[in-house]
Amino acid sequence: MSAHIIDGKVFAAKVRGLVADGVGKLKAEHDIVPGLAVVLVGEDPASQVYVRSKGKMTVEVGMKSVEHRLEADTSEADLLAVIKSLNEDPSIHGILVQLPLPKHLNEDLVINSIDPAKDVDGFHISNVGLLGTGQKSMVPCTPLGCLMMLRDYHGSLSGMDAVVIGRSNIVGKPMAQLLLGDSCTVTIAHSRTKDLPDVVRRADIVVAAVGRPEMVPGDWIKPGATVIDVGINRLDAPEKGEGKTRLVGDVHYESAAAVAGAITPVPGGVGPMTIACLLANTLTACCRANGLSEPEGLTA
Ligand SMILES: Nc1nc(=O)c2c([nH]1)NC[C@@H]1CN(c3ccc(C(=O)N[C@@H](CCC(=O)O)C(=O)O)cc3)C=[N+]21
Ligand SMILES: [Mg+2]
Repeated sequence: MSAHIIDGKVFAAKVRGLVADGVGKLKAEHDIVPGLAVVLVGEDPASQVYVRSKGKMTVEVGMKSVEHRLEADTSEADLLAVIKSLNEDPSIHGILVQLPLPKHLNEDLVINSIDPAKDVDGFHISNVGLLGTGQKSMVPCTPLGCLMMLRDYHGSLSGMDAVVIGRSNIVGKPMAQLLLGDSCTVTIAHSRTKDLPDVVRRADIVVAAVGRPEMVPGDWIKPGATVIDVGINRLDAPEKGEGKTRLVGDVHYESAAAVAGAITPVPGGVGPMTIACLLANTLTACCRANGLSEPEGLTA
């Protein structure tokens, strides 16, 4: 193993510290407390754990945290009514509807009912359009976290060849927009891409966001390239004991770390940055809502 390990846990703690400073300043100078509301429909156990840890970190940086837990069979009208009340609540600056939603709910419709100014996930069509045209927007948390780590490690990304594997609206597409915004030459690869190994071998920056455990082996990586592993896949790990699991990324870590210049681990890479960026976006949304200058270093 020769790669520099980009420690997302340490970086995320630093970002949360900056958010806490900004929240402290808002309170001291303007008596404003940013508020984040998380809406969870259904009882997916993984989502519950994740929502709990978000709530804890929200409070730790000094923000107000609100959770709405709705039954799995909640009607679309009832969910839209909850979102409407949060849109109209002046103490709430950020709204996150945990995805995926149960099948009977129209995800696009629900997301697009969030006030775009409070859309801290950056999934509303108006934020997607603003990002795509280089205008000020709310930027999706996972790609924003990846961008922060890349900028921190490289300084300028200008002229670098970046390959994003995965074309989701949540990660792949906004990641590509952000890299383009930082003047990378960007390729978006996906399940139908021809000669994927050769495409990846050209890249100075590889962002893997497909959701397939360890699908990118080290021999696809150009020596010295930077590898950002967005995947969080839970595999059975009987070697750790009955019923135990382990987390792996979309990249085969050991083989990739042997050739990469820098790499993010799983866990402890992109995941913690996603939550830190959610808090950063909530602070940004609160500043914008109050006509105040935005925090530095926490936006794209
Ligand atoms: N509207 C919406 N926005 C989201 O941002 C969103 C969502 N829905 N639905 C679920 C996914 C998942 N997600 C994670 C964020 C952080 C970790 C994280 O911090 N993971 C730790 C490991 C945690 C563990 O041990 O399980 C790590 O990678 O180190 C994981 C998963 C955000 N999501
Ligand atoms: Mg695909």
